[in-house]
Amino acid sequence: MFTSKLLTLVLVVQPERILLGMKKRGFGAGLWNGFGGKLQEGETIEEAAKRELWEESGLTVGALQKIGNIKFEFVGSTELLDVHIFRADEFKGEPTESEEMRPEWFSLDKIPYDSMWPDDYIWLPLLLQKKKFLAYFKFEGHDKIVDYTLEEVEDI
Ligand SMILES: NNC(=O)c1cnc2ccc(F)cc2c1N
Repeated sequence: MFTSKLLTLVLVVQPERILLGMKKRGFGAGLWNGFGGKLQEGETIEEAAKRELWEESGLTVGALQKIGNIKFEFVGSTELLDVHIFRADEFKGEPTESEEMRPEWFSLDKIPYDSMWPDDYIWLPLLLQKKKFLAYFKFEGHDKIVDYTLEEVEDI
């Protein structure tokens, strides 16, 4: 019997570069991540995504494109993470370090996959091509994918 936790993840992408955040503490610390987190009471998923992006990077966005949904299972846990993934092409503000994250731009041919969650290598190229996808990843610990499914879809 699984419970699921709704989470958001935002990747800010421009024609030549992507903004990632070095997680400074907590879950995923030491890895380059997208920006996101949990929903607060009364928030829509999109409102939560925009709030978490602002809190973690200092950027505000008008529009978000819903680009993917990934369900993560961790061996030994009965809680599925249900991650709603968004792409932002435009933003206002300057990337600013927060308590949680140190944001940095990476050129698209130098994405630091070796210091990211291993699933990124599988789905991030689809996000960069603006392809929509549904996926499931089963992790053992934080660095071993023991099973996954991925399908491109027309609509999320
Ligand atoms: N840019 N990718 C992420 O930020 C990312 C990728 N995969 C994950 C897998 C499990 C998890 F709990 C978090 C992430 C995650 N933040």
